[in-house]
Amino acid sequence: MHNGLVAIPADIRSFDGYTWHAAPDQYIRAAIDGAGVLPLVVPALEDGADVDMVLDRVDGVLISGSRTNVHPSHYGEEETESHGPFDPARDRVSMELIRRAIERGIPLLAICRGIQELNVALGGSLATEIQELPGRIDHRKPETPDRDEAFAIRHSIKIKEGSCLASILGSGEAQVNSLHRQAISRIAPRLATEAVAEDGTVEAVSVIDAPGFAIGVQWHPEYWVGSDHVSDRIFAAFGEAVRTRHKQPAQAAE
Ligand SMILES: N[C@@H](CCC(=O)NCCCC(=O)O)C(=O)O
Repeated sequence: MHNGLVAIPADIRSFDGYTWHAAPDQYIRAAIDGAGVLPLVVPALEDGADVDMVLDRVDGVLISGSRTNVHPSHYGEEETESHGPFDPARDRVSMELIRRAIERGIPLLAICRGIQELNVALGGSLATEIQELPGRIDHRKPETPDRDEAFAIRHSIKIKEGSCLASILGSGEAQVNSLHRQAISRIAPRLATEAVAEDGTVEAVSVIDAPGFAIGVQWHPEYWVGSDHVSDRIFAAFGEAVRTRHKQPAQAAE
């Protein structure tokens, strides 16, 4: 049986002539196989959702990656061609879930677009097309039809000593995959940098003084759950935090 229920905010996608509220299966599988929890996909509603009603009923929040980007108006910048594509409904529900989960101490794991939403939700900003910035490596998804190649482990990060992530993975070097064009620019006041890539790109953060597990990573640990130690440890730690909450639920929000 599953040891807790975890909300995953959906993306808006269109195919087969319909509009769908969708979450990629690799996050569903990683939640089940890596964290031992049951995921629950939350619809993406541009007018907003009652996120406290959701959070009263779950034990954790998992924010997935996506090819779309947070709209720059959320961090005070004008939209340009390089900022798209967008998913305003995902922006709205995901960032409201993030803020309230942190306030209520509900375990939060934010991946790729998720760490970017976490940073923006708490007052930070993003840089776009970072591969064009001086000194940056190319963090984009490799152009290949092969999913394993696209998600291949391909650059190192340095995990800060004494960080939350170091308590999960140990400090020092780790190897991760990379499929992103944007990254944290101005880090939110309540976030601590936990790991950086060799070019200085922020690769992991934690929420300062968070009452619960609250970590964001720029890479994709969900993809290699079951065959990669870093991926397995991250999802196991998230699952442990969710299990603990499931056993000792806090009072519902007033
Ligand atoms: N769109 C943002 C976030 C990147 C992200 O979440 N990538 C996952 C998509 C994987 C795929 O393309 O299949 C950015 O580009 O920085």
